[in-house]
Amino acid sequence: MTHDSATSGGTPEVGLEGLLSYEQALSRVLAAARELGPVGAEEVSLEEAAGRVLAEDVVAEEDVPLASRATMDGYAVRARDVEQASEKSPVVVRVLQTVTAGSQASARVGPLECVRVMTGVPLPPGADAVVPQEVTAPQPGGAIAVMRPVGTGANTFAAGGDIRAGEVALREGRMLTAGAVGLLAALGRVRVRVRRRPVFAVVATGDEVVEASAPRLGPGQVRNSNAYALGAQLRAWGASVRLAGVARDDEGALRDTVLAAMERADALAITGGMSVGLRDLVHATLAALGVQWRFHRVAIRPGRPVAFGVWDGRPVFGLPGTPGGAMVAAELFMRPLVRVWLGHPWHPPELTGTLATPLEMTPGRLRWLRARAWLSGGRLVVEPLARQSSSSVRSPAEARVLVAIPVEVERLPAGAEVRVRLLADTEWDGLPGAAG
Ligand SMILES: Nc1nc2c(c(=O)[nH]1)N[C@H]1C(S)=C(S)[C@@H](COP(=O)(O)OP(=O)(O)OC[C@H]3O[C@@H](n4cnc5c(N)ncnc54)[C@H](O)[C@@H]3O)O[C@H]1N2
Ligand code: MOO
Repeated sequence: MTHDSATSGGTPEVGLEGLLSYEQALSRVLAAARELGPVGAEEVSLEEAAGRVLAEDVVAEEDVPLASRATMDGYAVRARDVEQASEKSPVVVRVLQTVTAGSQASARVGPLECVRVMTGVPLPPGADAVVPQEVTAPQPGGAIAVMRPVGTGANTFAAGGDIRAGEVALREGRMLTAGAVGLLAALGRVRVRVRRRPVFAVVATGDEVVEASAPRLGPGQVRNSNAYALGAQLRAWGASVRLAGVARDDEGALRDTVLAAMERADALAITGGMSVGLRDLVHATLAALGVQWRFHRVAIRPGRPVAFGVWDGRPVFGLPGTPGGAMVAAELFMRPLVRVWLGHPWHPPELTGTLATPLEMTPGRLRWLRARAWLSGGRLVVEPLARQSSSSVRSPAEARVLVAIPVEVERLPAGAEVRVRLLADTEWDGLPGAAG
């Protein structure tokens, strides 16, 4: 497959000298994120806790379960009484009482006695195992015949067997998944301290950029798609977003828009005007406002003109105007910052996949190709989209994953193993050619 705007020929790219590598740039972002320290905390109710990062260690105040309990419907016995039980010579035990969910036995189980129990009820005193109903047979006079032995503790869940009182059940920095929310509820924690969502002001720039709601476009105009796409990425990573409009390409307008946007924001993401054109004013204008840029321009494709800096302790990202460049630069640099800022460790969500089609492209930058992805026989297969122009709004929409092609690689055969980056909202495509 040949890629538009990524076509080979082996010609070296212009202006690559002195560009920071992806790894160098990422380490500067991570260093700054650590300097920021975790963002403040707030208390939320459990219904709002999913997807948030825990800002406290949650200690269990009681054993879970509180008492040992049956995990099968059957008969609570003393395991040693039924050691010799078999179908040929069953052991007959006397049923003292029946206990259903929500109550507990009043009787103590003695030699050759049992209590009929339902799943979940507390194990009666004296009993140490449960014989499942299926391996028993009723006998006349309120007794049962046990036809198989059970080991001590069989078909029971010991008190504190899940979590002991005093134990840390969930640690600070844990992302609250559905399962973690369930655990908090089981511990009676209906309110919990989580990291506040840092507020990102999202500013678009460009004389040609108009509101997404514009009914029709004039010549040379584009709708502001980047702000919405960036907003969606940021929310998926756990940040909150204020869309702060479109600034004209002049220093005054840019300054006013940014200053207004930052009045109530913790961070800034600004797109467009990052390159070398006559109207690419963002870098210089923000520097004049006091932004301390930590880098500008990285050897990645797309996204080369990306910049990152800090302004009075607040992170600032300058993202390319091209939709593909903005999406990739945000994924590569803004996502890790958001996660670390939230107090969550950053482990790049990357794995190895297999290329479905051969690739040919210009070397010189680390390429992050927007690609389709599906599972075949449990293996991840990726197919870079034909349209790789960073100007395309369609390729970010069709991409399930990003495929990283190393700086020096010019061609790869079908079947080659490649590094694949999962997005926060990655879902798989259907198998090509399969119905549905
Ligand atoms: N001579 C050079 N030209 C360019 C270089 C270079 O190194 N030398 N770099 C190229 C690369 S790589 C990129 S990426 C682009 C990015 O440039 P900018 O960040 O300055 O972006 P703009 O010029 O403002 O816009 C580019 C493109 O994207 C459209 N756009 C802008 N904002 C939005 C928005 N909010 N929503 C949707 N689309 C947007 C804009 O209309 C342009 O078509 O520069 C290359 N040039
Ligand atoms: O770096 Mo730019 O490749 O067009 O996004």
